[in-house]
Amino acid sequence: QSKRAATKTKSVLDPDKVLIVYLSRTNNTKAIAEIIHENVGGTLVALELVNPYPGDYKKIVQQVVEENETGFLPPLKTKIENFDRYKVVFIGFPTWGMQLPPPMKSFLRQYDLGGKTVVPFNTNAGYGIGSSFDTVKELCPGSKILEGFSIKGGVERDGILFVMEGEKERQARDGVRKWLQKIKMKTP
Ligand SMILES: Cc1cc2nc3c(=O)[nH]c(=O)nc-3n(C[C@H](O)[C@H](O)[C@H](O)COP(=O)(O)O)c2cc1C
Repeated sequence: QSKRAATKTKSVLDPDKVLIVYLSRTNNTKAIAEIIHENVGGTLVALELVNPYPGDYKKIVQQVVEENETGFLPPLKTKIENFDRYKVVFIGFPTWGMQLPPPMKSFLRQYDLGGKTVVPFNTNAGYGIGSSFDTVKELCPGSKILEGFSIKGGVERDGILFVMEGEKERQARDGVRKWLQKIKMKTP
């Protein structure tokens, strides 16, 4: 009985080799990152910027449009120690302007993920992942990229910020668990 229970929650991964990096403004992607972390363990890291984005929604939307147009890569305050030791890197981000957010582009440009397994996950306002997962593939040519996970999060435009609580959180927990099993990052 106890052995079965132990197997049930067992990750197939060596937690020392797992990194979970995420970008999150209103904490929805952070909640998914934490659920992944509960399931597979590893090191959980939030991406922080040297120059944080404006709090005002219209201003950040405009800034991201400009950064996407110019290809600007915002410098990261976050530094990841011993990056070489990680074999599996989960990367989480919201959809911004139907694209991969510039800070995650910075991360993928700055760190060499060649030879590693990369696993994307995402929250969005209901319009989906846009081109974000494709951009991850482009920026990680030497990586093995597994099927990603995406779920509807907040709708900041309409004043809906954090939603990962109550029934929604249970749904997310269920969805993440099934996905991790499907991609064989967790035993059934
Ligand atoms: C600058 C900006 C741009 C966004 N663009 C989109 C978009 O193109 N499509 C979409 O579905 N949601 C978009 N959203 C909504 C977020 O993807 C959604 O609220 C997400 O759950 C936020 O994740 P977070 O709580 O981890 O920050 C945008 C939000 C921001 C702040």
